[in-house]
Amino acid sequence: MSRRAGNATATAGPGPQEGSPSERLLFGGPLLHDTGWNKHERAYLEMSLWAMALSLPRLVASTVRLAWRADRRALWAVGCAEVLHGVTQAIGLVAVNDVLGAVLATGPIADRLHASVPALIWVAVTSLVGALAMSASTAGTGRLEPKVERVATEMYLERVIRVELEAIEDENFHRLLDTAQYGAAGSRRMIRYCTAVVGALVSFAAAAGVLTVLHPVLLPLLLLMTLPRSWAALRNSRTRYESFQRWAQHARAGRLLSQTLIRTDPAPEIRVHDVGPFLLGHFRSMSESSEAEQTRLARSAARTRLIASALTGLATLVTYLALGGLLLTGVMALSVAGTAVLATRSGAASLTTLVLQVNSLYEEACYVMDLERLCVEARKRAIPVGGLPVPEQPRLIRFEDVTFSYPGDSPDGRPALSGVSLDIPMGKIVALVGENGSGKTTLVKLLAGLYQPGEGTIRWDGQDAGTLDRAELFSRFAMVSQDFHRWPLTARMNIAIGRTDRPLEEERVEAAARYAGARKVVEGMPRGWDTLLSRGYKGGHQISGGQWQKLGLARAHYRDAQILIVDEPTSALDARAELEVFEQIRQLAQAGQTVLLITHRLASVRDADLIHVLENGRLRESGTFRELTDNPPVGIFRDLYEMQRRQFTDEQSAALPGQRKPADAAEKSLEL
Ligand SMILES: Nc1ncnc2c1ncn2[C@@H]1O[C@H](COP(=O)(O)OP(=O)(O)OP(=O)(O)O)[C@@H](O)[C@H]1O
Repeated sequence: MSRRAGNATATAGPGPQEGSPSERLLFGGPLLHDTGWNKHERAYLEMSLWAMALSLPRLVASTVRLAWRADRRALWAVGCAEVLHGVTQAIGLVAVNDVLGAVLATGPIADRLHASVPALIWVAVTSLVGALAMSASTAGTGRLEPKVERVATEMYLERVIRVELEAIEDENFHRLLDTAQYGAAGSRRMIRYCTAVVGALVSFAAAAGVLTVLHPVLLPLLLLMTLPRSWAALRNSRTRYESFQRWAQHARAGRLLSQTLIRTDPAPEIRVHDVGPFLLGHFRSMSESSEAEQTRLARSAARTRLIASALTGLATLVTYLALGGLLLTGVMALSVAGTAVLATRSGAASLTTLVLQVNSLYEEACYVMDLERLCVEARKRAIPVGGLPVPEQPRLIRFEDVTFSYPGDSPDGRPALSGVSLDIPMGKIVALVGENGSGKTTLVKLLAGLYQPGEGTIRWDGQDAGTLDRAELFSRFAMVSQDFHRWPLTARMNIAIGRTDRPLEEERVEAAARYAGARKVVEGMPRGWDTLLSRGYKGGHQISGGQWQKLGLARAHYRDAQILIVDEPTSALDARAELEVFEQIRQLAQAGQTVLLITHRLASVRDADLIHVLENGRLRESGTFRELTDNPPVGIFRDLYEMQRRQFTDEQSAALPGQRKPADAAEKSLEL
């Protein structure tokens, strides 16, 4: 199959189970979700109408609680206004009945009109009060809705930031995150629907009360009229929600493609490699798959509505025939029949509104359920709060037979770390070296408490790290990882974000920048410290990878933590900057700071107090630079080091006659 964009849409797609060609080519398989996030989700979709009706009050109650938290005054205002509106409708109907009674009575027309005036005044007053109540409700709802959405969004984000890293990386949890984010907007809309439901309920109760008084048979007939529409609306919303669940990841992948095309960081590659038309073609192809699903939903909804309309017509006919029968048999007077027609029309209208609103409420409730489910799941997977205090000035961190596997299957079935036992003495430079994928980053993530060992123990002065207060543990670390975050914020914040639990201190920001050699970088920016480091925003500025790395180092320094983890700190730095960084690391250690250094430049670990060498997730060698290179004479470290050294000396000997030998700086770097 050609992989050009043009063919992305032309290829006839197989069924959704196999995934479209775009899904298979770009994402390795179908993105449609079949089995449900867990059994609860499935159970919810398979709920009977009755069970669903029973669950609705609980969901409404949770939204009302949210509204109460968001703005209780607005909630009161909306509730009272809706009830008042319903009451005015009921009184209005009774007043209309009186007007008809007076007008259709016997006697001169002037007298009859005169007799109807008080009731007419009631009709006018109730209409006016009803209109005022409606506008008060609209104003209150408008105030309440955004606040409810904000409270729900905060609830969502609060839970998310407290879960274990492992949960964030888990595909199933991520899918729940995807769908639950609609719960906040769902809560907002639920407020509107709740309000409408209260209004429709009171209006319906008014009409139903009047109808029951006029004749008891009219009420069941009214209910019969609205039954088909309720069924149709409910069926359609369930189908829509089920489809939403199935297509959530597909939709995210489609958004990913379109977003990639407008982001600044991939923009150069998209242009030079001409990836744009390719991605656009697959975006179109993925969109066409979801459009086909939308068409299927629309067809199914149209069919259901058609059946419902036919049944409603039939029920309406039965109702009016019954009314005619009552009139013909003299059971009901003409004036009463007039009111009955009005009450039936008004009752049917409010019942239809009620059903539609309850249905919309149900649909939104499904999304709010996702949010609730996320909260439950996030609570289960939250980082534990509390624990034993971390030793104030620990002397030794020890890994005892630590094994760790990432969730899911690893391709070769081996853990990322197996049976690792090693020491990290405090106040020293400890280097972790090893080939790509040997487990160095995993080890420091375990050390920092981001993951928990599957087997074995990490001990701080003998104390099991699993029992220690995690928040306190995190506070002991500063980290410059390979993929440290480039915050799309100002230069100042990019450093100060290293320590947000204290007020920002300009002098410390300056000092951290000086330390990491980032002062010159900032001076060269158009607005200095206030320069926004994100292209695409007003005044946004772009800096180079090495300049970012200096800011990252400054951030870690600003954090001022007991243990500094530097994972490939100099990969993007020039030779001079690299030398400076290693010199600073050395100074830090002299000042008593613990530095955990991960690097592939083996000459740079010459000064480390202890070097641990990892291979395939196992600890293979430990010792000082001298011990590892001299004794034993053959080892992994020595081999790797020799390989790098040879490469360097080969480069030297390859220099052209008369040309200077490679930069002094590079030589020094090797000597470090
Ligand atoms: N988040 C993750 N989820 C699943 N597997 C992972 C994850 N991170 C790393 N791995 C796997 O764990 C193993 C060790 O990875 P790790 O990143 O610790 O190696 P490393 O020594 O730091 O490598 P490098 O020198 O390339 O940075 C690798 O096989 C990798 O594929």
